[in-house]
Amino acid sequence: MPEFAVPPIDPMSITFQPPTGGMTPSGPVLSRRMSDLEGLFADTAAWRAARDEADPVVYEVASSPVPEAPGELPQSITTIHPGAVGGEFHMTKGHQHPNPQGEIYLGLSGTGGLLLFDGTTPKWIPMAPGVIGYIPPGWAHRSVNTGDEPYRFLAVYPGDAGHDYGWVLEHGMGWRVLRGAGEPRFAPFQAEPVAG
Ligand SMILES: O=P(O)(O)OC[C@H]1O[C@H](O)[C@H](O)[C@@H](O)[C@@H]1O
Repeated sequence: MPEFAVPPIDPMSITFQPPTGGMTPSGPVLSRRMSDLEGLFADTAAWRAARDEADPVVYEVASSPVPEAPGELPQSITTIHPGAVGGEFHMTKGHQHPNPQGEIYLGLSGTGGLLLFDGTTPKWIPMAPGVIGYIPPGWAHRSVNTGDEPYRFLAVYPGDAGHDYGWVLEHGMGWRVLRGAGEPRFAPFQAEPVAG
């Protein structure tokens, strides 16, 4: 399993591999299956059925060797596979940066969106190849695949921003992003998942 480089690191060129969404040279590669996403989809029964039937990989995160360390700017490429659970599109867990710092996303392929929530107001940035999404400090963020093919984006973030997943479980993300007629549909986030 490739690992992060240890600072100080030399200037480097990193090549994006379009067929796989990987990077060369590579850092850690993370795979999140349906079973890793407990408590995130509103329809608990649909989530459980998807987990028990095939437990598919919902998304993968390929990191470059640039480490999550103060002063560094790590990068990752996330690929979210298409699909929905109870009508709610496949998505990342979502997190808040415990050390409030910004982040930049660049759409590489497919169609999706960036759902942001500051605890009061949800915002949606539609993402497509070539679109840069900016996440300001203090905004929790989740990515959603709203299309029929893999949605892939590059993320660049401060190495000491951190990942707080508990914040999203506690506060929600303001909206849920559901399959609509052509366009995604937004529903209010329920603090308590639908029992199933
Ligand atoms: O960490 P998640 O909410 O599961 O999102 C998946 C990934 O999305 C982006 O690539 C972020 O920069 C990563 O830090 C994050 O790990």
